[in-house]
Amino acid sequence: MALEKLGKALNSALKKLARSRTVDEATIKEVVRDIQRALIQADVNVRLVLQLTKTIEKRALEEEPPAGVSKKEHIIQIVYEELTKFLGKEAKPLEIKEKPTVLLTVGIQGSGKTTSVAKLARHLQKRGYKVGVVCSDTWRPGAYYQLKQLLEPYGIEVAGDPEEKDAVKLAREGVKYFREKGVDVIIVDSAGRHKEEKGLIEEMRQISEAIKPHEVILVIDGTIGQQAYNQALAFKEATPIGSIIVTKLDGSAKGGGALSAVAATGAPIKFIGVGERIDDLEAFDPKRFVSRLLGMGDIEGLLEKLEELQKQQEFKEEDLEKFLKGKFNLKDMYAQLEAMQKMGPLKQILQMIPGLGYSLPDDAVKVGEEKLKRYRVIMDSMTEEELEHPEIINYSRIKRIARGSGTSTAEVRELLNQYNQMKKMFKSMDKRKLAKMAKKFNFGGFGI
Ligand SMILES: Nc1nc2c(ncn2[C@@H]2O[C@H](COP(=O)(O)OP(=O)(O)OP(=O)(O)O)[C@@H](O)[C@H]2O)c(=O)[nH]1
Repeated sequence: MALEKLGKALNSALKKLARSRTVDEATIKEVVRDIQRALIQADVNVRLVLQLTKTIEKRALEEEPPAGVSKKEHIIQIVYEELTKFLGKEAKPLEIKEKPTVLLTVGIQGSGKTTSVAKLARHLQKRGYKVGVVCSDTWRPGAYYQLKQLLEPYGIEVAGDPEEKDAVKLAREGVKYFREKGVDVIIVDSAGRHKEEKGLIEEMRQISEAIKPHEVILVIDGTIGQQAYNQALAFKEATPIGSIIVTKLDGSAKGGGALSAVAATGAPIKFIGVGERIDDLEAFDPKRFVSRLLGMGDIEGLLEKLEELQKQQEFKEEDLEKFLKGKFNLKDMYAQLEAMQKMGPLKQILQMIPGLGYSLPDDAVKVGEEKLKRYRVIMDSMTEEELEHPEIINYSRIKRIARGSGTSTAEVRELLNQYNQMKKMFKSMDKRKLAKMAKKFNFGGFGI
């Protein structure tokens, strides 16, 4: 999850508030101090932190909670609202209005630009658009091959020529090529390095002139923290930046600084990069982002992800039913693990369920690709009955399965342990919350 450390710190500040017996001025000041500390540790600019927390404190002290809302709930709401405002308030989605819509991506070397172009192409393809990608990076010929490697498995075509030295020509011809092909969106990747900065900006200007993009997208590295402010401003002055993608927010200790700094320039953040895989791009919505960050759950985000999954037919309704009930056999577990692997860690999904927050054990839900392959091999040596009723697998069956699959009894046991752990985890979940969620998905009839 993006900004996990900041999320945990903010979450624990709010938990402290939730646990306190009375809510007086001292309690509010302590919560505000905890929030300040959390934000400053995430490299958020100190001046911005002070402004934000002053507003939170003032509102928490002066405003009366509306009828039916407790003081504590009201303060949590204030924190949520102010943090949302802090990150841009409203989501500003990327709009594809004209066919073709031409997008130009810019950003300095290593920002994650090329990876983000591939992620964006895939994101749009998943939404039904036919996408073409143009590589006009003449400084790093590897960028062309990188894009091809990332996108060809999805049938997304990349235009370019690693031998060509004229970036403007590459961009112009690439766009012309895809226009003639009749794609919906053309994404042009530009160079991230140059002999000197002036040259880079000049090249950007010339490409922009030649292809007249509908939107210029700036890619900024989230690990640079609050320095992102100056970088975003410098680009904004040079080209009409329409939107920003902030990358590498997974695991970055400074991501909060980068996000808030970019938001402070007034340029809309439309996407965030949350991992190295092609699907690790999220449309940025300050409201959803903050509610997840605070561990308040986000049913909308969950719905969206599951919808996507259902579209890909990797997650069928009855699977979800079993998943929510915690009643599933080995085959179901395998399907879940496989699906989760494609859509991102299960933990990330479960975090979106209100009330579950951060309490999930990592290893109960994390399985690598290699391991999944081993599981497949082991399961191929099981009988239908064993797959459907794993509880019948005793020691002699374990020995037979290990022999049949060319694995060890320890590995077979590991698979069974994983299964039991997952089953236990689902069983221990709050059934009321799951039932509520099930209702939202219109699976109300299966009575968890
Ligand atoms: N963890 C993580 N890594 C990312 C993310 N986005 C990009 N990266 C990694 O960052 C590194 C640089 O990304 P590239 O896309 O190659 O960099 P670039 O900005 O295009 O570089 P130039 O083509 O030289 O301009 C790669 O190792 C990517 O895998 C992200 O959201 N999270």
